[in-house]
Amino acid sequence: MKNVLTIAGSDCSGGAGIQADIKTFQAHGAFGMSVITAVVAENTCDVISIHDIPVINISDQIDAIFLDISVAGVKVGMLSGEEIMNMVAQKLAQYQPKNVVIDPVMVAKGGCSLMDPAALNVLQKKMIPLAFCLTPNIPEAEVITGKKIRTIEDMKMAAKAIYQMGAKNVLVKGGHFLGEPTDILYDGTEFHSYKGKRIHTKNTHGTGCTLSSAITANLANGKTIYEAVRSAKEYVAGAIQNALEIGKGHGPTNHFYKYYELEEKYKNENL
Ligand SMILES: Nc1ncnc2c1ncn2[C@@H]1O[C@H](COP(=O)(O)OP(=O)(O)O)[C@@H](O)[C@H]1O
Ligand SMILES: Cc1ncc(COP(=O)(O)O)c(N)n1
Repeated sequence: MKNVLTIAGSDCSGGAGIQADIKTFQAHGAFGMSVITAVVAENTCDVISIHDIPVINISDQIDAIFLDISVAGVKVGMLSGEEIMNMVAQKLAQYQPKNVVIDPVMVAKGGCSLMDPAALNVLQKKMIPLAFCLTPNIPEAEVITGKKIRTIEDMKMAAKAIYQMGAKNVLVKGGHFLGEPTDILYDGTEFHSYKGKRIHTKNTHGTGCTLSSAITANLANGKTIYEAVRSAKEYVAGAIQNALEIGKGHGPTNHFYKYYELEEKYKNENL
């Protein structure tokens, strides 16, 4: 079993953040660990308040893990400001873990900001170069590149521009477009397109967190980036399909018990 870590915010309502990440790791047969960067009081409708964990404690949490346990993959989610981002970047540069997947979380589904816009420069200069894979959605890719994205061609240009900032692979997610959700991966050489069928539901709280942690677990389990993204996209589609009607707003993705066994079974049936 591989040990995987999420460095992210806590979502008390259980749909996104650390909670979604740990459930996803578990479903992929990985041992999940967490470094909590912020405690977010949120639910399916709204963000009520954000309490940042003191930087020194985040730094201690990271040291506690890396000084003791081998880490096969790291997912990075919500980092609310410049100071936290600088420290996490410095720690990742120090420990150099493999399979760093960064989800540049900026805004919650209800519209509340989860990242101080003043941290954009640190994200671009210090975090992005550490990413084996960066997974922005369309609004995040627009902020990072400073360019509007209206078409698949624009998504490709954004992926290329972010690749040039230093991420080894860039997956621009297409969930925010109308129509079928197509995600575009750029690996520095080629574009790979991952097409999905749109599931018509408002219950999409945690889709980005779930996708990035599934990619991390898949990479840690030895899949290539192409296979990791393909499998993660299928996992998220299933988790949206199974979403529970919890709360009055965007309900949470729902996770699979022992997904790795299900995936193995489907693979064998298709042989
Ligand atoms: N309604 C949907 N039906 C199927 N797949 C979706 C849907 N919404 C999002 N996805 C997929 O979920 C993942 C996360 O998408 P996206 O909504 O773009 O990111 P975020 O959650 O970060 O805003 C992507 O793989 C996207 O294609
Ligand atoms: C603590 C925390 N982290 C991230 C998100 C974004 O979630 P989504 O996956 O829906 O974009 C969130 N709402 N809360």
